[in-house]
Amino acid sequence: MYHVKEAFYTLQGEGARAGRASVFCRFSGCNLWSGREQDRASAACRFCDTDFIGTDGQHGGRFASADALSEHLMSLWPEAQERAAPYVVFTGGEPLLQLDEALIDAMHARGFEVAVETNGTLPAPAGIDWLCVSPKAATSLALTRGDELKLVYPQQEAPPERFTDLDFRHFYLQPLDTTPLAERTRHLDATVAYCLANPQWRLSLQTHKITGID
Ligand SMILES: C[S@@+](CC[C@H](N)C(=O)[O-])C[C@H]1O[C@@H](n2cnc3c(N)ncnc32)[C@H](O)[C@@H]1O
Ligand SMILES: Nc1nc2[nH]cc(C(=O)O)c2c(=O)[nH]1
Ligand code: SF4
Ligand SMILES: [Mg+2]
Repeated sequence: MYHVKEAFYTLQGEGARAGRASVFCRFSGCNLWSGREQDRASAACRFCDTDFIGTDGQHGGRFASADALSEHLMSLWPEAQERAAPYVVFTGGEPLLQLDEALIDAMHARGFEVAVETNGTLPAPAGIDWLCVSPKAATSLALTRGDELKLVYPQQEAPPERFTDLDFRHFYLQPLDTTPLAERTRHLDATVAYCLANPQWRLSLQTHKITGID
């Protein structure tokens, strides 16, 4: 049984593929936080910007098979888009708690390219076309290669220098989104400064938050 918080058609907001039309599938649950506010301060990952509890979001639910979930996700891709490769992004919560080869195969069979947004602490099934790893301080990486490494910055115990020798095609820093505004601005300024001083790294803005889309 797959547990999906929500699924929606939008533009990828982050990283190397920002701007690309995508079906997002947000799985329920994470191995680094319960998702409950009262547990945030003691969690391994404390800055999460996402509600991933339950299956009650838009187009969410429980799906008994890879076939059923892949059909559901395909229904969210617009029919008139034959020139563009259908693209699905599995995220969460932590997608690698649930994503398996059967679901990847089912998406491929329906013509989709398959992307994943993961914290990198769990092994990945075979067949992923685009792997984005976003390391979290105080965790160790099970995934040390992939397409993009997208580090939220700054994180006290996860400086970018720790990751530069890993086997990724793209290295992005994404400013830590938080309140109040003054702190958010400080994180943005620090991220810009780091990318200017270290050209191996590129800036990833969360463009969906700027445009106000999902
Ligand atoms: C909600 S996570 C879900 C996927 C997976 N659990 C992970 O952490 O990569 C999706 C992306 O949002 C990033 N993210 C989460 N909270 C953020 C925040 N407050 N500011 C900036 N990026 C954030 C994560 O690092 C990750 O790259
Ligand atoms: N538009 C949009 N792009 C995204 N890229 C990564 C996201 C995520 O929450 O994993 C995300 C998201 O929630 N919305
Ligand atoms: S690992 Fe990802 S989903 Fe889990 S709490 Fe952190 S940012 Fe949120
Ligand atoms: Mg998000």
